[in-house]
This record gives sequence, structure tokens and C-alpha cells, in this order.
Amino acid sequence: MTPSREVPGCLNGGQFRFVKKTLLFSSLAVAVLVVLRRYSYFPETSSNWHSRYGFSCKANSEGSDYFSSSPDNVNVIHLKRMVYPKPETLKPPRTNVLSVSPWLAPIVWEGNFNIDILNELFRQENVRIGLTVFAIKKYIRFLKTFIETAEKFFMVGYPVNYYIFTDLVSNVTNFNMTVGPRKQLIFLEVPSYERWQDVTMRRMQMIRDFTKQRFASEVDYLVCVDVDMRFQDHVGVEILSDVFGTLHPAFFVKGRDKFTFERRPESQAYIPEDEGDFYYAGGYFGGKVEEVYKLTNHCHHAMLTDKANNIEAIWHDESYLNNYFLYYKKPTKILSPEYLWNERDGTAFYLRKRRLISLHKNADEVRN
Ligand SMILES: CC(=O)N[C@H]1[C@@H](OP(=O)(O)OP(=O)(O)OC[C@H]2O[C@@H](n3ccc(=O)[nH]c3=O)[C@H](O)[C@@H]2O)O[C@H](CO)[C@H](O)[C@@H]1O
Ligand SMILES: [Mn+2]
Repeated sequence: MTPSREVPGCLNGGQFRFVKKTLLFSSLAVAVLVVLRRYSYFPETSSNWHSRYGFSCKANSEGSDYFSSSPDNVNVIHLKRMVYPKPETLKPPRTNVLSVSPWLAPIVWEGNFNIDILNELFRQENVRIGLTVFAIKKYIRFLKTFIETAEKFFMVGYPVNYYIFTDLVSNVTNFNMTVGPRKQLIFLEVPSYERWQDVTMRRMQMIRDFTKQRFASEVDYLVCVDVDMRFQDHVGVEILSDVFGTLHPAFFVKGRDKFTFERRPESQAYIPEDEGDFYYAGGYFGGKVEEVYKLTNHCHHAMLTDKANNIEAIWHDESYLNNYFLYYKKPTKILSPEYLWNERDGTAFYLRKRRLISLHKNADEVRN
């Protein structure tokens, strides 16, 4: 028997075979992964998300399929030289407000972002934004102010499609509203409902349907808001993220016991007393088109299920939205009440800006 020779730094026969097998196995595993990826067996990372929802259109960012492009084709972003104050690790710019959620979603407050950096990042991506708003029946009266103030403050300098859902297009086109360059007013005629609760809830279905029909090929992000509003300060790309929600101005300092979540377990919107992160407003959410599709589709189905069971959540679409943000998809960005404040609420020490104001209205009159 020949004693095995151990040469320092070299492999013996057994070790060599082991290394050979390991290398062979790893190469095979990598090859299998590449093939699976190529043919989108990982739906959540596939850029061709539309096909999963039964419709097809072009994904919005070119060259995003990193794995099928050679490194030379990858869209490389090159930011211009910018001079700005260094972020101070031990000196947060805002100390009297929560700036990040427990799942690490930023909460957007004036002072905790640098709009120049964000503009540089988003301009490189050539983002196109859709703003959806419903002006049905008497709510048409709010539209002119809404659009005029949006023109001054909403996504200034970016291409924006205003998607105006209305039951009578001829009633709103004679408003004679004009918009600036790269802005477009697009009127979408949709059915009206007798009950105001149905009008507000059906927005989920209509946004979902139009996302499929046209938004997906026209814009990258959607921002979905109420019409009884007035912009009065900057609202820009700092709000954009995969999916965002907004802290309801009436609840953000309150405890869970005060949140007006749906409390009946029979409803699809049910949230028990000891759960809930924030109370989000029904009138201000958005995100990438793909995420808004998922959100509106989910909420619409939840409403239909409840309807079939003869139950309607206490705050309609807002209750279903809160359930979605708690259990299905936590927002990746959260807008502070700067982004949704009530006309009659004055101001507060932590509010450096009041960007979008919910107008006071005679609800009984305007809804009937
Ligand atoms: C600021 C905010 O978070 N508002 C939410 C809140 O009440 P609001 O009292 O703000 O609801 P609302 O009366 O403004 O109705 C919601 C929206 O539906 C549209 N509309 C409604 C009725 C109608 O006849 N015509 C019409 O166009 C319109 O765009 C309106 O802004 O709770 C509602 C559900 O109860 C919705 O979740 C709202 O988004
Ligand atoms: Mn409203």
C-alpha cells in the first residue's frame, strides 16, 4: 500500500474529486437558475408583469431585464456632480416626527428629503405620472380648482396625465381648463351610482380597469386622490415609490383604539383592536402602475365579497384600503399629513408645509 502523500498547499486525490464534484454541481445549479429566470418562473421578479394579470403591454423601463442583457446594455444611471450638505448620521434633520416605519418605509416630511437629489434620480428614469381623480355628479364643481392648483404645485416639470373620471364628459370639457407643456387632460366617461358610497367604492374597480386598458402603457406611476381638494404647496417626486399611502390627518397622533377600522369579523376589511400600524386615508394613495393594479383589484374583490354577504365596511373603500396596507402590502413610502390636511384644522407645530388641503363641504348637499 502506497501511503498517501500530503503536499502542503496541494489537494490530495479525495479532495480533488470533491472539489470537481462541487464545481460541476454549482455550474449545473447556476445554469438551471438562469434558464428559470429567463422564462420568468419567478413571477415576482418578472418585468413582464402584465401577462400575469391577463393583459399585455410594454413594461415601462427599457433595459430593466438585467438578466437577459449583457452588461454593456444595462441602463447605467450617471448622476451629475451635485454639492449639498453631508447627511449627518447622528443628527437627523427631523427629530420631532417619525421618519421611518418599523418596516423601514420612509415617512415623508418637509426637511427629511432633498428634492434636488430626488429630481436628479427621477429625471434619469424619465418618469411619467398619472393623476386620477373622480368628478361624478355634483362633485364636478371641485374639478376646476383641483386642476388649476395641481398645475401650480403637482409634479412641476414632469409629464403628467390628468385622468378625469366623470359621468358626463360634456359637462367638464366646457370648463375651459388649459394645462402646461407635457401635461394632458384626459376625460374618461364612466358610470355613476345612486349612492355616494358606491361612487367612492367603485373608484377601485374603475382605476383597476383603466390601468389595464391604458394607464400601464401611458404612465409609470399613478397618484389617486379625491377631487374635493386644493393643492397649495409643492408635491413632487418625493412621494413616488412602489406603493404609498397617506396618514389620515384625523388619526396620526391617536391610538389604535381610536382608529375607525372595520371591526366586524364578517367583513373582508376586518381589523381587530390590537392590530394596525397607521390609519391611512382613502383619498390619497398610489405607486407604480403594477402595484396600483394589485391594490385596486384586491380592494374591489374584497368589496364584492362583502356585497355578496350583505355587509359594507364602515368607511367604504378607506376600510378596505387599510386592511390591504396592513395584511397584503405594507406601503413602501408613507406620506405625512403635510400631504393631506383639512381646511378647517389650522396648523400644527410639526407641520412645515400644508401641501394638499381637503376642502370643507356640505356633505349632505353635495352627495344628494
Ligand atoms: C380625504 C379622504 O381620505 N377621503 C375619504 C373619505 O371621505 P370624504 O368625505 O372625503 O369622501 P368624498 O365625499 O370626498 O368622496 C370621495 C370621492 O369620490 C368622488 N365622488 C363621490 C361622490 C359623488 O357623488 N361624486 C364623486 O365624484 C369624489 O372624487 C370624492 O372626492 O372616506 C371616503 C369613504 O367613505 C373615501 O375613502 C374618501 O377618499
Ligand atoms: Mn373627499
